[in-house]
Amino acid sequence: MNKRTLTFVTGNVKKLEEVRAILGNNFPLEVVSHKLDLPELQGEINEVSIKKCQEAARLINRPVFIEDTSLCFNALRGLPGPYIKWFLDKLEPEGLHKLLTGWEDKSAEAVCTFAYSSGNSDDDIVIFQGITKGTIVPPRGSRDFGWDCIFQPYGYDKTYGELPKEEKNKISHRYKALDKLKTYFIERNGQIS
Ligand SMILES: O=c1nc[nH]c2c1ncn2[C@H]1C[C@H](O)[C@@H](COP(=O)(O)OP(=O)(O)OP(=O)(O)O)O1
Ligand SMILES: [Mg+2]
Repeated sequence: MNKRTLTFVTGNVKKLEEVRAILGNNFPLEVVSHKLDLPELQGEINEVSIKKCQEAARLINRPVFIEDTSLCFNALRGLPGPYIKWFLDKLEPEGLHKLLTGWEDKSAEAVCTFAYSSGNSDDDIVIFQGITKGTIVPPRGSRDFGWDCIFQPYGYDKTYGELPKEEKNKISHRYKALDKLKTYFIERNGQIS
C-alpha cells in the first residue's frame, strides 16, 4: 500500500535535512517538503507554532506540519526565544554570545516545537516539543547551520557545530521533538487526523 503523505512546510533546507535524517525509513508516512516562508506572529513559543501551522494548513490545504525553533537564554528569562532568527541575522553568533556578557549564567535551552494539522479546520493542532539544555560559548566549529557553533549541550565538550551530524541528531532538541511526533503517528498506524 502506498504511504499517505504529510507535508513539512519550511523555508530552511538545513532543518529539512535533519528532519529527514532523524525520521529515517521507519516512519509510517511519506514526508514531502514545501518551501514557504510562513509568517511568524509574536507570542509564547506554542502560540507562535500553532499560528504558523494554521497558516500553513490554510495555504496548502492538506495535512501539514511545521517546526519552530527557539533559543532561550536563562539569564534573559527565555529571550531571544522564538525571535532567535532575527537576533542571529543581526548579531551573528559572536554577538549572540556577547549578549550574555555581564551575566554569570550562560545556560540556555534549545527548544524545538513541531505543530501538526490534519488539514481539517475542526481538528486541534497537535504540538510535539523537545528541549536540549546547554551553555552558550564563543563560536567553535561549523557555521553551516544557524547558532550551532555557540550551543554546547550539557555533558559534552563540543558545540553542536563541532559534533558530527549523527551525534547532534541523537541528542538534539529536534531529535527529541521528532521522537514524540514519530510515536504519535506510529501509534495511529500512519492514520492522518
Ligand atoms: O538546530 C539548529 N541549530 C542551529 N540553528 C538552528 C537550528 N534550528 C533552527 N536554527 C536557526 C534557524 C533560524 O535562524 C532560527 C529558528 O527560526 P525558525 O523560524 O524556526 O527557522 P527558519 O525561519 O529558518 O525556518 P522555517 O521556515 O521552518 O520557519 O534558528
Ligand atoms: Mg521561520
